[in-house]
Amino acid sequence: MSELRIRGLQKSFDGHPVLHGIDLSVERGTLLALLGPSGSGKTTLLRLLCGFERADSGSVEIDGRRVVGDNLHVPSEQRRIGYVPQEGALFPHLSVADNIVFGLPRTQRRARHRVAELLELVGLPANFGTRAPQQLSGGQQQRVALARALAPSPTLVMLDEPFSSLDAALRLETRQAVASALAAAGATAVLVTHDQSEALSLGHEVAVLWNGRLIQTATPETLYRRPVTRELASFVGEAVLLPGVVKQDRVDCELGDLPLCAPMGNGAVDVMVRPEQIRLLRAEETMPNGVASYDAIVQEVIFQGQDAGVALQLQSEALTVVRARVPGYLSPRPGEQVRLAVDGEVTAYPRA
Ligand SMILES: Nc1ncnc2c1ncn2[C@@H]1O[C@H](COP(=O)(O)OP(=O)(O)OP(=O)(O)O)[C@@H](O)[C@H]1O
Repeated sequence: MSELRIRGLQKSFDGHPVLHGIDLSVERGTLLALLGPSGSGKTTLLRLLCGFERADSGSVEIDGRRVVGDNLHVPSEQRRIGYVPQEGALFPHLSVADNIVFGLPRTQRRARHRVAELLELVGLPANFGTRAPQQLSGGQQQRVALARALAPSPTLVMLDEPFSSLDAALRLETRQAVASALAAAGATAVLVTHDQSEALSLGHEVAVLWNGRLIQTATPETLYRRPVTRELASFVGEAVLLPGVVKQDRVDCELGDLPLCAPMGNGAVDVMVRPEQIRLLRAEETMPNGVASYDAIVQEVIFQGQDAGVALQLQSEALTVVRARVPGYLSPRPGEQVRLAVDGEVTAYPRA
């Protein structure tokens, strides 16, 4: 059953449409990542769902109860939504424990065992309850903000770019702690982010907002393998785009005759290959029978430790340059002569 059901949601600011008829359902216990570039309307959608802003038209149901509809705008405090903002926004004059119980009815605020349970859920020691928020790291503060949002057992948890103020190492650790806590609580959650790796790694499903429209809702694997547009392909990862021709479930391009992820009509296309699908072979290596390989010269290598980005010039007539991503320990040197071959299936977009 859907915990969240959005139908035809529209919003304009000063006559300028920001959300164009959003339809979206989130199933119970699912973490949906709402991904989109800056200005695509993510925050506006989140604010409409939380009730901080009024919709122009459309409807929203939370746990089967309509909270937005014709002449209906249920106030935020009656929507049973837990909200985690960008920066924890904990009350500095209250202890961690008092912050966590803040949203509970007065009669339940004394139930300190609930504080210990929630701290454990977000992976923090129970004795943190007596600390002031300033005595915690940014990541720990975000975990407390999640504990506070979960305290009243909300139907839905909304997280608005909750890791954006954290540095890289803390971000990874906090992401995992938050994802585990949400899963352990069985929470239904919407996580707003413009960070594709965050959306792909945390979301059970990812909904992509683009210029105020939801253009794709899919599992992370499907979104990465079969993004619906070329622009989205480049937004959710690196993409190599090459002209090609589709013939019977395969596509012919400068990198060979490749299998398609999904069938499509014959004709001229742009083929999308992910850089990690391009395998490099040293001069002495041979390909298994029947797998085509192509000569190339290494133009540039950007070594990043665990992997490396490699620009390769194909030794074809067009001297096309493609980018591969290889494990760092296999990183070649600029000027090296290599051969390359493509692994796996590819996606293609019809040419207008
Ligand atoms: N209160 C407002 N009044 C006028 N325009 C607004 C208002 N809030 C948002 N907008 C406009 O709506 C569009 C979408 O903004 P929104 O903040 O929802 O995008 P976003 O995807 O969350 O972006 P970011 O990732 O940068 O936060 C932008 O063009 C923004 O300028």
